[in-house]
Amino acid sequence: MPDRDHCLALDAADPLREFRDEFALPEGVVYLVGNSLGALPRRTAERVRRTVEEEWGQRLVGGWNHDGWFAQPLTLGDRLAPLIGAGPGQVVVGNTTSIVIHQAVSAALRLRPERRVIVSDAANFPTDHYIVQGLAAFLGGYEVRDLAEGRFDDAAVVLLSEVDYRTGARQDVPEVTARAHAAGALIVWDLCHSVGAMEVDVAGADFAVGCTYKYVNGGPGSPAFLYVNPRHLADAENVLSGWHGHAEPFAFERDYRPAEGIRRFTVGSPHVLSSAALDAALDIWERVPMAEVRAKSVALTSLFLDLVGGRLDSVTPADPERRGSQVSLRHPDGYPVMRALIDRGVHGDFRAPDILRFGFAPLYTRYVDVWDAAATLAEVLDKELWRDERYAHRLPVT
Ligand SMILES: Cc1ncc(COP(=O)(O)O)c(C=O)c1O
Ligand SMILES: Nc1c(O)cccc1C(=O)C[C@H](N)C(=O)O
Repeated sequence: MPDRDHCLALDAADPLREFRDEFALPEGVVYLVGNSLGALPRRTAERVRRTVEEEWGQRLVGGWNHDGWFAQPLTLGDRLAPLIGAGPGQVVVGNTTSIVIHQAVSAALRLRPERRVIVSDAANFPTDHYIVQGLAAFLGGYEVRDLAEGRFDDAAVVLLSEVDYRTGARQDVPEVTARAHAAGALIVWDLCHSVGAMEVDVAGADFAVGCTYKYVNGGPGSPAFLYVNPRHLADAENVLSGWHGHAEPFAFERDYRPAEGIRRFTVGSPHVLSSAALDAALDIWERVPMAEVRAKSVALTSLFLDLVGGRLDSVTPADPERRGSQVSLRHPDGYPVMRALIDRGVHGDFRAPDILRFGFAPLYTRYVDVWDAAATLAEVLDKELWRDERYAHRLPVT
């Protein structure tokens, strides 16, 4: 079993070690929640200050032209595209993941008008499943079929996450995409838990969506992204036919006419301040070798599984190919166990009913952090420190 010094040596030899300095992490905290909210890049504060004080403060409404605010959904889309294996003009940034899921699934349904089935994973992050339930109820006559039934045959669209938020299990994207296509269905991939954690290749997908506040480090509430495969760009329709997606927004015409290309999938005014924070995070990604990110992610998750080995059941696949960048362990009193860990500086999170979740963001998580987290977990369990009554009280957001 590796000891702490061995982990320090791994950090010294880590090809990504310089990136940790890009982040302003609090002293004494082992932060393993980058799969929920990524850490703050040091450059973000200055970038947001510039947008607030110089762009907004000095140029006021002129910022829409002068500072490129109007074009942000497209410029940020092009900057983000390499992270998911997409090209320029294929990704638009804006809104929330829930909203872009609605747009992607609606567009797919309109491309398959003769079919009435949406396949969705009931175990997916709830918003994905809720959005298709709402859409089916609104449209009427649609069935939402659970992925567990395993049938794609008469499906119009399949909506799935590449990495499961609860277990960290990773789908075989090319295999599932091929199966959906062979059945005549379109596929929408949710990349929330894979973008920024591994090399992603959307080339086969019809649509893909994701958030930018987890591994991408865009900040709380940073805008989502929507990818549309170029083969659909001419025909896919944006059900949220807002004015920014109009062919000529400033002609203020009476009737909606969609823009050509990916701009059709914009809706309304971009979130300019949040977009500034995302822009800063993307500066970092320009220099990151993604193959190293995946290699380190596999090494970190494997190390953690080895170190906690056998103490608690893992619901995360043992095969590194089949997992994302998190490890999920089961404990019947998982909530107070996680509170006890956080109290001792090791931040993970808890997912009902019994999952302790640990996310490993390769840009700023060190091997020694993994060692310290495993040692603290062992202490909390061995000494039953979680039984302290302070940890029983549930916080509203966990
Ligand atoms: C798979 C997945 N989809 C969607 C979301 C969130 O959607 P939104 O950005 O709309 O809050 C999350 C996390 O919050 C998620 O893990
Ligand atoms: N998006 C979040 C939020 O608005 C509040 C609290 C947490 C989140 C998250 O991102 C949770 C995360 N998607 C998860 O996998 O559980």
